[in-house]
Amino acid sequence: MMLSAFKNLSITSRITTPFRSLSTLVLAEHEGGLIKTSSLSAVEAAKSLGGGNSISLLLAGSGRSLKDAAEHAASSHPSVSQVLIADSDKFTYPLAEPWAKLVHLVQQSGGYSHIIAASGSFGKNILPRAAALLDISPITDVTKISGSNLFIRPIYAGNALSTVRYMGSSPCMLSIRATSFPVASEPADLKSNVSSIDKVDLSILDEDDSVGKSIYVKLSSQISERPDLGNARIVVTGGRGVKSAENFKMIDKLAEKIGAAVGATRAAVDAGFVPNDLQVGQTGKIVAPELYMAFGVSGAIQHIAGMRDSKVIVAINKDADAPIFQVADYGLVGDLFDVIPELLEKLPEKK
Ligand SMILES: Cc1cc2nc3c(=O)[nH]c(=O)nc-3n(C[C@H](O)[C@H](O)[C@H](O)COP(=O)(O)OP(=O)(O)OC[C@H]3O[C@@H](n4cnc5c(N)ncnc54)[C@H](O)[C@@H]3O)c2cc1C
Repeated sequence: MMLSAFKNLSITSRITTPFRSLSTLVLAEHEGGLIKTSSLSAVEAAKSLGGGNSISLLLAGSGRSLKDAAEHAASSHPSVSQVLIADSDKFTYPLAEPWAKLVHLVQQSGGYSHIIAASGSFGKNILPRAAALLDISPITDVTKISGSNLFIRPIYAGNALSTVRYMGSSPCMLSIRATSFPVASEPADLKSNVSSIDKVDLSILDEDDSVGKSIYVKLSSQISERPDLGNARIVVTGGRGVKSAENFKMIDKLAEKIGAAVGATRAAVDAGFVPNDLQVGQTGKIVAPELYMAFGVSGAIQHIAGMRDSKVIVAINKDADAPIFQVADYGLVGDLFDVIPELLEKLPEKK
């Protein structure tokens, strides 16, 4: 769809009722002109709120990447009925202040019953501020949706699950764990028609001087050809037992060989073996790959909280009593400095 086909729509005039039965606004993150998989997981979550849910994706940004992302969004998932775009220099970077005002503006005019974002740094940054503006209390880290106001979320670092019934006023705002709402297959292939792309009328925001009190400084990210840690099918994690940044190269090599993403414990990050964007756990990334391999990881609850939903967990630790073995499907009591070289030698080269 060409951008010229976008309708310049004033949302305020489009919707008169403050609340529709079931309608969801998904806050979507995009990069390089593509909607992130975690935002498509948020659409999956919206879908499970119930039948008849009309799902709108809200994108913000500016320039070519927003246009490309909007086109991608329009055909990204069969359940998306509308793509809303906020095109302004204010949204060149995903800062919480303008985004929260945008969510407030779109909600006021759209009267959505639910607002959903994935529980990554994007959603965690925006939702609390938007919730405060809307005077509601968000429900965070939802892993299961049992009804339009009934949600399951982990508590005590994932050691218990709590069922929460939302009794507050609308909208019901949720952050969801992307790993709990996997995107079925290639959603783009499933969608034959494209959704409408409508522009948000930002004239009110343009007059708002309070937008823009924070400034974007820089993005530091690792450029890597490896799969993204949050979505990888295989994750190879090293803990403090790896002992040094130099030794961590073995973990890198193994990951390279089997096409895996690299993860780390907080102890390994704090010791400076790897950067903190590799941290898995309660205060790091939540992962649920098909295979999770942990080397020299003790299995502290804060670490387990980030990987316990992995389909198959393999642990290698020289301490037979290490708690990681309690969650492992396969455990090997051994020295990682013997096991990894052996694996590197015996595993076939990646095709
Ligand atoms: C509020 C809070 C939040 C936290 N968030 C996180 C989080 O998000 N993620 C996280 O990971 N942690 C988190 N932590 C820290 C967590 O409590 C643990 O300290 C950390 O996970 C331990 O990391 P580790 O397993 O690498 O190190 P250790 O607990 O020191 O374990 C190292 C393991 O390596 C084994 N080992 C040593 N040498 C070898 C060898 N040669 N071969 C094989 N095995 C060997 C040892 O037997 C040991 O079991 C958090 C803590 C707090 C208080």
